[in-house]
Amino acid sequence: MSETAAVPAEKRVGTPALELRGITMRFGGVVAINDLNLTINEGEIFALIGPNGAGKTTVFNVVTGVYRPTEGQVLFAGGRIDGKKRYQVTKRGVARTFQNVRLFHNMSAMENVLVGTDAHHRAGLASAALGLPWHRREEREGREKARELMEFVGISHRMEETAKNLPYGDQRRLEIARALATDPKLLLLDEPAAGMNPTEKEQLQGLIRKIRDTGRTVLLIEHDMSLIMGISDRIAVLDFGQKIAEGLPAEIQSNQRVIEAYLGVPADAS
Ligand SMILES: Nc1ncnc2c1ncn2[C@@H]1O[C@H](COP(=O)(O)OP(=O)(O)OP(=O)(O)O)[C@@H](O)[C@H]1O
Repeated sequence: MSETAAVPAEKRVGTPALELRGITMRFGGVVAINDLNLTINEGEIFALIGPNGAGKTTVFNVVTGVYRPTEGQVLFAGGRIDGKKRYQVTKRGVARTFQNVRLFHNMSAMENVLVGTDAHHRAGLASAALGLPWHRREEREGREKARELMEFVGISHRMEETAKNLPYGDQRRLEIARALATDPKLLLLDEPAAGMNPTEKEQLQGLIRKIRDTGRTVLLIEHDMSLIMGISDRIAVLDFGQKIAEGLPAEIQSNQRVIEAYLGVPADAS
């Protein structure tokens, strides 16, 4: 977003899509997230980075209803979603992928995406069993949508293949297609580039931009710095559950605290 890139982060205005207010998440004695405040604006590609164990995945788990935060609020599209059940968060318009690919391995690629489209269908099991007209229509529409999504992520040639037989990069794309099938306003991607080769990473960057260009907001966790720096509108850095920096990619790259905590170069190294 070249227009916004020229404006300092703190001066930029936008409509918040997701807000974390004073989020703390404790597991017994472990403080995984400590009083975290974060605002992600509509249409942003926002990256959450930080060393292993910094609390990034826990943020995703709090946002998607896996965990109820110990303290704080999560606001999405103006309403609170903290403490809501996972399916309720999905219905509100939040979808995610996982650090380790989680597909139905013995189902076809198409069937995996259909599971996602099912999240919004009104026809229940009974109408499915009876073959009622709206069920048949929804099934047809679901398959059409799944086909479009697989084309969108670039795996339309794999539709009928069993998920476990897909090359790894395509499995990750399939996961993204399945998440998009719920028609999310906000998509959370947990280390989408993990295990990808350089060509796949480049294609992934294009795909993430394309997803944003369809009007969605993207929040991603990633360790691949060139991908992060190349694609993010803004970045927040976590360390031991606390936000230690937030800003534009260039600001993050030159932030001494981030360099010390994460990028691995001592602050006084010349
Ligand atoms: N369910 C849980 N029970 C106990 N401790 C947990 C749980 N989930 C996360 N933690 C702890 O919370 C801290 C943050 O973990 P988290 O997985 O969120 O970090 P992360 O930044 O995603 O790390 P990575 O980059 O390695 O995936 C760690 O100390 C982890 O051990």
